[in-house]
Amino acid sequence: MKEKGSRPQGPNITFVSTETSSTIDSFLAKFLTQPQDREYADLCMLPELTEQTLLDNLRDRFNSGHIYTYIGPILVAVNPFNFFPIYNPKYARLYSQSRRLGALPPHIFAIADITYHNMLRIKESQCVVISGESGSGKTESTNFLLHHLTTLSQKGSDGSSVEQTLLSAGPVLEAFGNAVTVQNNNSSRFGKFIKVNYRENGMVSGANVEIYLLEKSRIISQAVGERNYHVFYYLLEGATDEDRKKHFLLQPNDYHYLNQNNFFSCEGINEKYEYDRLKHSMEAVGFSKDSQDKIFGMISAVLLLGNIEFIKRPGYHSDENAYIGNEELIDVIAELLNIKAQQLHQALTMRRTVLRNDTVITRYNVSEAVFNKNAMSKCLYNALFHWIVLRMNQALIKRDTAIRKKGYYIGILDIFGFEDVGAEWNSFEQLCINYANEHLQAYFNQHIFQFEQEEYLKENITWTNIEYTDNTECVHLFQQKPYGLLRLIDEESNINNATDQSMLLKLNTYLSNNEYYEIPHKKEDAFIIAHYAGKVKYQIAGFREKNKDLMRHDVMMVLKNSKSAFVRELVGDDPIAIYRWNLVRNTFKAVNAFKKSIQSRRIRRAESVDRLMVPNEPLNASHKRGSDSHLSAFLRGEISEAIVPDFCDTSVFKTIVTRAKKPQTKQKPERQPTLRSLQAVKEIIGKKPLSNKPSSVSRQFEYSLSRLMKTLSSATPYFIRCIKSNNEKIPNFFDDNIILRQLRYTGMLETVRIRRAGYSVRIEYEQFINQYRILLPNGQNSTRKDVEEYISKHPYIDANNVQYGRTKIFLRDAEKLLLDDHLHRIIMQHIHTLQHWFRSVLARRKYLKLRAGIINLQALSRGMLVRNRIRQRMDAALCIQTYFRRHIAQKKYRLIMDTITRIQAIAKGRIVREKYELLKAANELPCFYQGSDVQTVLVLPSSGSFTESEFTETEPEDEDDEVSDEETTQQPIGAESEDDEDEEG
Ligand SMILES: Nc1ncnc2c1ncn2[C@@H]1O[C@H](COP(=O)(O)OP(=O)(O)OP(=O)(O)O)[C@@H](O)[C@H]1O
Repeated sequence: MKEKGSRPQGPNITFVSTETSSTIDSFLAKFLTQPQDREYADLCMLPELTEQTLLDNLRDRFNSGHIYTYIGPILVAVNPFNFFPIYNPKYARLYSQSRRLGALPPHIFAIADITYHNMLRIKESQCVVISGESGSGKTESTNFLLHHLTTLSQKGSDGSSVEQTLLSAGPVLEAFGNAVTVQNNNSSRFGKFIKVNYRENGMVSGANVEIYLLEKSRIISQAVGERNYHVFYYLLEGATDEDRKKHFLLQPNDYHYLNQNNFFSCEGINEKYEYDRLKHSMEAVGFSKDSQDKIFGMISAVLLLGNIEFIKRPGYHSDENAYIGNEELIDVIAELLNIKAQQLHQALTMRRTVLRNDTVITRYNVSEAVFNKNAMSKCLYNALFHWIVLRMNQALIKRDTAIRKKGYYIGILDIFGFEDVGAEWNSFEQLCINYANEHLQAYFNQHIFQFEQEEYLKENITWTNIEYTDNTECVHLFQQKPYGLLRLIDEESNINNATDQSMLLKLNTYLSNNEYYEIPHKKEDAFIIAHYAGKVKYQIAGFREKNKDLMRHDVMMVLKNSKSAFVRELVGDDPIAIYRWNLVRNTFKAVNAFKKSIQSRRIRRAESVDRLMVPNEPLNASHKRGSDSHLSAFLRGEISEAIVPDFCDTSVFKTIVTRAKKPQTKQKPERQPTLRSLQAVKEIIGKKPLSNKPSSVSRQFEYSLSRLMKTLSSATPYFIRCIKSNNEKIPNFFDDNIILRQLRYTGMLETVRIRRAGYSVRIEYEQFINQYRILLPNGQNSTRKDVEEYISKHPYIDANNVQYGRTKIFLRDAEKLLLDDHLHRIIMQHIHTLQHWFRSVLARRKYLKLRAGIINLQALSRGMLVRNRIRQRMDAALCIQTYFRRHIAQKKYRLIMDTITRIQAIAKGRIVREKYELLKAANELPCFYQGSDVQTVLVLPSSGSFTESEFTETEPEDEDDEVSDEETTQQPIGAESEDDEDEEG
């Protein structure tokens, strides 16, 4: 059995242990290799179709762990009461990659996939109708669908807040609207339709949840073996000491509403864990800590209301007067609800009746007081639940949904299963639940049988009719006018002095001739309806009150006077009324402001004229009455039609005026945005519009059901039929009788028969040509004849499985698969060709780029090499030039030096000789010179004489000049130093 505390969390789950992961892998391997020749995955493939073969096939599959089976596009889910590891991300990935139903073994993810991709492909809204009896697995299926749908739309992103909010909304709804029942430990006691809105690109754009008929009687009493709503137990077990004090909490067995069966804890439910989970989910959905406190305070107040005891005390007129036995509770409840204790006390014990101008106050007797108290508890809890859903919808609605941008939705309907809780116990709630199921069965029949067979007839198709149990007459029994079951119940509920017995009498009178209505043989206050799922006996007791479902006016007024805005909001006027009232008030303000501005302009003009005239009456007499006079006149109901703008519907004004006169309808301006968004929420979820008469439960229910049916009929439907494997919730136990009963009343055999015999695929010729134009020889220009010719010549299509109607071609699934396969192959070929071409273009582009790059590189490197070589040569040339120039310079230098030396020698010789001659002449020669010849001392040049040119410096030639310039700039450092050395040398 499922452990509540360890419930799998859909695709986000991660498996850590290797042992677990190997179990998953081996399960996956087994799952993917299901036998083809037995345990048929699609019941339409059964070689022999009987009730027994159907059952055997389901049993064989169930025993192999395959809980899902197809009947064409319908999914049959047999609840195993044991979670198989088939919902982990591996499966989610696997199914999200497969686009065709039937390509992989049956699975709920495949339904999510097909709806999602169909929506995107054919651009139509889709809906999934999940049906089955209580405990058959509808809620779990809804959760799996939602998880997979959010996974699909989150692909490539980390998920929008709407998706997260939507997933968190589930635990909140379950805590407040689910309870332990005999059939199911987590039974939804309300119906819900979840609409996930998508943009055209497949991203979630918003969502909304519509709820149907919360079972209110459960709040005050439960059948044996059943509990009250989960939230009571979660709160009492999970609250901290501080919270306990704040909300005046007791133990579960201290509350009358919880202790009637002494059933407080249920195996597999960990209340503390669930309380924490609930708080987290509430936070994720947008309930602040403060809001949560208010909600839990209200829960405590409801529980304490149940503990109020009434005692009989003799009174003046009768001895049945009710007094409160434990008055201290009144103070506590009053504190929790922020109301005056005395007023609450009076409202619970006294009835105030207004007779003409007199108000008569009488005391209730004990049973009346108890009834009144219980009605208050039920209404408070119901209002709280609706308020929570409304707030959740506010969080789920995105701006673009509110302004209705183009997009589609996938709706999931999880409505309470057919119920028969026993001939003694079936009451008004069961009647409503079973009526809803009748409607759904009729919807299923319509889509699977009626529309199908009607179409064959219309299209002139050869067809033998298949019989099925048509329940439309039973639906008519409920809703026909003027004497349908619901009308009669409503009529009798509105008659003041009517009773349940008079209601039964009326029903018997008007309906006894109807074949679906029966009067019990034994005389008792009950009636029998022959539903599609079997006959159900309903006890009439309590029908009137349950249908009227009214909190007494006195109690309502006390709550409306609460100092807490939250309590006032719960029981207060319809937000739409408040919104309308504000709208009208603003319109009047605008009109009057406009008038005022016109008048003030007139005054200004008049004033300018008045400068010349004497006024004979006070100018502002009429003007002074201004905006307020019109508004207050309107509030008194004396509004003049002349000032009402054309676009206002005056018929609703009366209601609004009445409401405006009530003290609590005064709205603060800052509440406008909330009200506006509430209005948007209400518009989207489609609550019944305001009317003067208080609407009965059956009326509201009928209205929301017909709205639901309208929504469903505007979308492409998919069906999930949930089957309960046994009544005792035993894991993996296939109870033949229980399953056979469900197969019978849901018309499963007929469903398989029609799916097998019928042509599940029907396509208009034009659409066929458009869709398969690639296969047809004449392509888009093909005619019906071309289509017929193509089909008849197709090597694999069996002509017996195809029929040509007036406007459509009818095919069996297999033929459609063949065509699709063929189409797929051809498209794939084209895709491959395109891919080849594209890849070659890409490769060539890459090659050309690479080539250009290489050429560039080559050019660069070649250039570099050449430049290097030139640079080397230049260097070498320079070197040679340098050496050469040095050589020349050296040569020149040496010549000059030699010449200078010689000149110096000559000059020195001459000087010496002159000196000698002089000395000689003066006879002052030193003795060693005397007698010697000076000529022998002097060394003379070989020629013995110098030419003049040898004494003048030769001018350097131009060429030598240039070289010497270059030398200074280009000569290598070594060469310079050599020169220097030479010079030095
Ligand atoms: N696919 C599943 N695999 C394993 N167990 C399942 C599955 N579906 C349902 N169950 C088990 O069956 C129980 C009842 O399922 P669920 O609450 O979805 O029934 P339901 O049809 O919604 O009943 P109700 O109409 O009373 O709300 C679950 O608590 C769970 O233990």
